[in-house]
Amino acid sequence: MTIAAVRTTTAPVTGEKAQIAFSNVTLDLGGKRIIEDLSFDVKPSEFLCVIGASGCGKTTALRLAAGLYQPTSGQVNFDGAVMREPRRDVAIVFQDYGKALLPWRTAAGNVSLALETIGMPAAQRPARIDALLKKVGLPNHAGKYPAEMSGGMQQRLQIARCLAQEPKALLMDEPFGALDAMTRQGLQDEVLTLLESSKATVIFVTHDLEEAIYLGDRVIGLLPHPGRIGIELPIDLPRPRDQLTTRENPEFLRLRRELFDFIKASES
Ligand SMILES: Nc1ncnc2c1ncn2[C@@H]1O[C@H](COP(=O)(O)OP(=O)(O)OP(=O)(O)O)[C@@H](O)[C@H]1O
Repeated sequence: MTIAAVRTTTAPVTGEKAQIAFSNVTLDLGGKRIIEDLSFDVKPSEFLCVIGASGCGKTTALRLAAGLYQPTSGQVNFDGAVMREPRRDVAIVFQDYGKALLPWRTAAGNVSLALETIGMPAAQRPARIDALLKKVGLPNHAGKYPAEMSGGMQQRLQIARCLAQEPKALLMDEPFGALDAMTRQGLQDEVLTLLESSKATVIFVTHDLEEAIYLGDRVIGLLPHPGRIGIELPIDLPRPRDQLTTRENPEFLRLRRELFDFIKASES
């Protein structure tokens, strides 16, 4: 895999049609208001990061985007259609890769499952599985079971399985939260590189402010109780991003300070 991140897509042009649109979304769960009047758009191929203090509703917002929850009022649209249930062209990458993968299937078997789901004929699957495992840096691990793989490898496998669906959108919930710093940075770059060819739209939830700035075209921060937008920052850092030079860029440091102050204020 490459070292520098190769994602050249720039922030979307204002007025471009939204792929994912939250319109005045409110959600009550168990008699409690979790999300209130949440409105935002995500443009095709945009990389939107969502940050916020623990419990502010980031995962819940992602579940709404996935069609796993229905709003109490307002609506979530995908390509102009109301999101009433999960769709095959919207894939979810979870933090808990251990639970997302089938332990009794090999790496190839786990990717195959997604290909079976989209109805790819059996004869075409081996070549596609090889290509996907190669893409995520696991070309020699097709026969391994998840338990035989490191955390970073399992997360790569989960990403390969999601890409097998050829999704229009990837919803990622703290996908690298359980990984060590070096593995995490490597995977950040790999995801940016993969998206360069897949052009999928991304909503990426993270606690890590630097990760959000490094990856995103835009960052939104949620305020808690109930979850609502408190800050929205376009990230105009040049692409391709680079783990050293991007993070040293004065604009990166300014954005980090702004998000840090936001989180601190939202927790007090
Ligand atoms: N099914 C549910 N029923 C009732 N309350 C819920 C339910 N799911 C989530 N909540 C509450 O909604 C709030 C937001 O939860 P959510 O998991 O979306 O936050 P988060 O920002 O992702 O948190 P974290 O950063 O800690 O993962 C929390 O107060 C949580 O307890």
